[in-house]
Amino acid sequence: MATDSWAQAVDEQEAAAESVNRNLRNTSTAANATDSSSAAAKSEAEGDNKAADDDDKAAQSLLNKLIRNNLVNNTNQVEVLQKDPNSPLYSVKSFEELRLKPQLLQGVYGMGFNRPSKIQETALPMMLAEPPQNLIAQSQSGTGKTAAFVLAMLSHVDPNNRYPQCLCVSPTYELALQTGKVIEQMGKHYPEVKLVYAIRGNKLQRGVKLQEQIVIGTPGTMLDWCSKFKFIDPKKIKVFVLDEADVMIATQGHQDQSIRIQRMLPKNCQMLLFSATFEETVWNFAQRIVPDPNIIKLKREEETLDTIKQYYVLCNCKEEKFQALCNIYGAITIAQAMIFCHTRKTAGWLAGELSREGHQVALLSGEMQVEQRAAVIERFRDGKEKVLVTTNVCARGIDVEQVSVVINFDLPVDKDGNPDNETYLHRIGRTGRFGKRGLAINMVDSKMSMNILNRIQEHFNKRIEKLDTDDLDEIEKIAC
Ligand SMILES: Nc1ncnc2c1ncn2[C@@H]1O[C@H](COP(=O)(O)OP(=O)(O)OP(=O)(O)O)[C@@H](O)[C@H]1O
Repeated sequence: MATDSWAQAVDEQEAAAESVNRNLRNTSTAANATDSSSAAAKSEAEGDNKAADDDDKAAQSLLNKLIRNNLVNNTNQVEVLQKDPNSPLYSVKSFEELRLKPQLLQGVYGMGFNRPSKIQETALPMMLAEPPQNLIAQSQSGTGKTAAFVLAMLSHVDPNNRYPQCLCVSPTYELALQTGKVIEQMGKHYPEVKLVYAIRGNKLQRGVKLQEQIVIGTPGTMLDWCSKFKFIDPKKIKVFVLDEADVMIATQGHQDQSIRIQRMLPKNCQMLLFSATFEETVWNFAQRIVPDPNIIKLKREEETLDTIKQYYVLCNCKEEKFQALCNIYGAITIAQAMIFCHTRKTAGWLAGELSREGHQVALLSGEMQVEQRAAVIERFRDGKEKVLVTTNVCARGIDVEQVSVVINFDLPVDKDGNPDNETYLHRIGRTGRFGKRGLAINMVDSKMSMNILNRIQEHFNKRIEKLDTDDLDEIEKIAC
């Protein structure tokens, strides 16, 4: 089914690859300061003055209450949005009507899902049809793509067969772990189906034949497990999922590995490609490598979510940007925030400054060991730090419900200095997950960055409002 056309398309694409390869892996980030910045904030909080401790607890309790209220409001909002035909969360069907196995229905409801989102409602019947059909699907960030392909994999496996039947490839270690958790939660009432992680550090004994039906991992390890170590018999794979598919096929290293895996799969293996963004050339390439695909594609103006309000702030230098950030923090309650910087140097500097202001800050860097990166995200997810300063390493896929604000301390640009629209969309999509309201604030510090912002506005045909951060009343008004 897929093998030859993929190989041919790869050859044809070589010339175009340069332009497609948009520095999506240019996460040359990192910092040395993670622990020191968290520690500084912590030591302040752990002061020996009991009165201060009590104040902290009171403040924390108030914050928790505010966060809870926000969540309650959000539940109502999701219900409203699921009845609005213009919302990406809209659905006419129930999960029952999607003909899921009872064990999976239990899993879905156990996760607190009441109704499918639009992408789930549309994609699942295509993915579960017989004979299996290929699919290339685009849907906005935070609209439940993961649950959609996880349900497809769990529906397709035969639990009586103790060997891998579904492979799911994610671009990063952290995302593979996150998706694995969704598989575990969704499959909680289907214990016969087992999952294994093909990620760095998970060392298996040579000669082992895997018994787990689903393998989730990163492309390099997955390839090794299929070809070098032969833990997986690729000929028995029924479903091959590429999450963040555009980055998987636009980034040379990932592309090579994904193609080599794909070439080993049987011709009738179902291919499922998902992402929130598909740049035009990548989209064309995807269509050439996936035979007879069903296609779910967004119009450009549908790509941004109305639930994420977008603003920009005018500044002259990084110190002014930092001051604007402090003003924002002084005016509104921010459950958790993610702040994106262009370089790890700026990220390290900013984390230090924020930490000196008393914020609990985590710093995530592309240079850190993957296990360390996953641990930082886990701490942030658990609310141990309220601010995550990072570079593009964290722009995609990471799902942390409490992120109410995303700050682009530096706007995303590609290696030629042009706006990186895809990364912009993924970054701001870290907030406003599944119907939540979110704020995205862009710091503009030069004519050049104003030009970048304008081009981003034009690209998405979406107005980004100006915000005066010296005016506290104005900031308060934009609070979610
Ligand atoms: N039907 C549903 N009802 C309620 N919540 C849902 C539903 N489907 C998914 N969610 C929740 O919505 C959040 C976002 O889902 P998910 O991470 O799958 O989005 P995504 O489309 O893959 O996003 P991204 O493009 O950023 O990777 C998750 O916390 C998930 O648990």
